[in-house]
Amino acid sequence: MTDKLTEICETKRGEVAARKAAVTVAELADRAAAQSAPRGFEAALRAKAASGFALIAEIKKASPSKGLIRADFRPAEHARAYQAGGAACLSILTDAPYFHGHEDYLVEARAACTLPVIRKDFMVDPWQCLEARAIGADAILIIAACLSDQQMAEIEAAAREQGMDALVEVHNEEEMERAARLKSRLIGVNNRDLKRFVTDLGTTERLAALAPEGTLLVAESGINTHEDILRLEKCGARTFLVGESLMRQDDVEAATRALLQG
Ligand SMILES: O=C(O)c1ccccc1NCC(=O)[C@H](O)[C@H](O)COP(=O)(O)O
Repeated sequence: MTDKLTEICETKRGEVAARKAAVTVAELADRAAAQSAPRGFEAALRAKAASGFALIAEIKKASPSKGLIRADFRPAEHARAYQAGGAACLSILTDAPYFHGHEDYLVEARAACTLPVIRKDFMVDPWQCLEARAIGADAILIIAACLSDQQMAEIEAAAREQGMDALVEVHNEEEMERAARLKSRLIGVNNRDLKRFVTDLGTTERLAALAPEGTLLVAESGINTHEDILRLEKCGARTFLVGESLMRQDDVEAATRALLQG
């Protein structure tokens, strides 16, 4: 039986092929050129992590594992609340079929704040980097479990060409080794097994020491409380990607502050 991640990536390949056929590279390049310069995503995280905790706060309406997370979904409002609560960067899910995301959510959220934003989607083609920059993204995600070494390197190169940072996401030792062969030293350990949807903070604890020198390690998924952050700090993580636990709160700004400060 096909696992969910494989299914998502196959769906994405079909979607991307259709979108590529509908727009020329020249048109997309014009749109990318009209965007404001990329806001330094990795630089913002490193600056915050140097003296405290750096948070990538995720704007997430729904997920394959949990279904609908937030009914009153207002990306611009959430972006402002995250910034006021102390987030360093935003993550915006743009995948529609599985996360109820949309490119417009990234555009709206980025316009509502001054934080750098990562387009959180499933990259299967370097062309998506130009597409991401054309809507204003400052960074993209490379999920090692979805891609060969060559595909990862090509997507990373395309992101760099657009002036964007790449967050390379791993979930096990073998993927960490593969990530180490790339140029990016922004590596996320996803605590969620994307094939079985089980989260375990022990994943970051297990893999943290295997990150190559100079890495800014991002602990991703399943982080609910300030205590979780303090637990992950013990293995060297000072940067965190958090979605669901914040998106479920009525007062997102206060919840963000409490997550970071206790
Ligand atoms: O969130 C899911 O159910 C999911 C399923 C399949 C692939 C990816 C998935 N999530 C993407 C993410 O990595 C998370 O949205 C992100 O790390 C935040 O996680 P959380 O704080 O647990 O919402």
